[in-house]
Amino acid sequence: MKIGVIADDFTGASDIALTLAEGGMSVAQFIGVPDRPADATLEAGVVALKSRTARVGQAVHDSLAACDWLLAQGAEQIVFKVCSTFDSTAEGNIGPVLEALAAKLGAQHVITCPAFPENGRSVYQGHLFVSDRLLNESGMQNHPLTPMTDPDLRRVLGEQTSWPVSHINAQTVTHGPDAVRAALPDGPAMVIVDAIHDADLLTIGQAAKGEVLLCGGSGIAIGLPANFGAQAATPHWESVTGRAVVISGSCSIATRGQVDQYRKIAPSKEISAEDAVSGAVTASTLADWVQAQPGSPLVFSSADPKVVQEAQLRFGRDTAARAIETLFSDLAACLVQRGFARFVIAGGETSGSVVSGLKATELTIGPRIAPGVPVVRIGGTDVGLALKSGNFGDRDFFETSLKVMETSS
Ligand SMILES: Nc1ncnc2c1ncn2[C@@H]1O[C@H](COP(=O)(O)OP(=O)(O)O)[C@@H](O)[C@H]1O
Ligand SMILES: O=C(O)[C@@H](O)C(=O)COP(=O)(O)O
Repeated sequence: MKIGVIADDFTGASDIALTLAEGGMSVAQFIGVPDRPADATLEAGVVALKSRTARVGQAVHDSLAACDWLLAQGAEQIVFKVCSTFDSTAEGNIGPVLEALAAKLGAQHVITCPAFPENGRSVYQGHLFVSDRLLNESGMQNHPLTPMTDPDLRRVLGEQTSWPVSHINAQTVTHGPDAVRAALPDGPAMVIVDAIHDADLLTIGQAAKGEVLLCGGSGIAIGLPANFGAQAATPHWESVTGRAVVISGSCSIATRGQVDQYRKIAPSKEISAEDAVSGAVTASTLADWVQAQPGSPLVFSSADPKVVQEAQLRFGRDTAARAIETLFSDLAACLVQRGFARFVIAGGETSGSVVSGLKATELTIGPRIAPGVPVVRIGGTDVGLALKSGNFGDRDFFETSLKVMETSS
């Protein structure tokens, strides 16, 4: 293995796995830290953790365990994959995990760049933009678990780490990889690097050749496969047919648009936080409803910020979130037992729960459905998944996913 990735959520893991696969590397996504060696022919391995919203100590522990495993598989470079909207809290988990990984790997500085231009995320003057809005005006300020209220990544990361946080600006990046390398500080530092276009990420990728530790969204990986001699490729896919369901626990603006759109063409059922917390709706009654519907139904808890806020005040943020996640995880487990073969899941935390509920241990990566979202297959099965980051995909995403899963390529 050449590149080892530790991803702080499951949608983020398949996002960067797609980037590496399209960069021509053979790659697999592992669910949690595997208890056995990886296939020796793999060039990149992505360990998907559910650490973004975990307690700091747990996130550090899990990330170090993932790092140990990746190193044991021969990984020469470790990437800590975080959200392209830098989702985190004042305590972490990006800063503490990076400090721990840097200590383990003996890294002096950590290039950190969440830019993902194809999905509208750019970093300029240390600030993160989502399309033409600063992060804190992009809708991410209302995220149910990790509201992002400060667009200055130097300040956001600075609050999470005792290391100095420095910055390499866009002008330096346009001067090429040597200029970026020359601008890296001598002493220990987390280094936020500006990137506006894919060309900037390619430059950063070249500058990062030989660095043991990097941090970013999937964009940070655009330039990495070439450092190991890989050439661009389209991942292979064998058709998955069979009954399908769409499960959405993401409350992002993009997902709510997709839910609105899909409800026009498929049966749908909305689950409230109260339904999940009170146990009024159980996984098996929900599975009965899904099974009785024609076509590929949608089950969703996606709601606007006001509804989410009311539920959080009433039940507690974590209680509401975990009750919904558990219900969806149990639902997926029921449906796979009843022969369902295609699952479209919206939301990173939601995907983490559902994929764990499906007892998947390894995912193979297929072609893209949308930028940042591949189709994936549970290793050794005919079950196909789309794990959609909350913010990604156009309004037809759910319908498109089902079609891509059915099509060999
Ligand atoms: N109606 C709701 N009320 C409260 N919390 C909700 C509701 N719907 C979903 N959630 C929770 O919000 C979180 C959404 O996070 P996630 O699945 O990662 O989506 P995204 O990818 O948009 O961040 C999940 O923990 C989910 O259980
Ligand atoms: O980098 C990204 O934006 C995604 O890969 C990602 O991590 C998204 O997380 P969720 O929005 O929680 O799905």
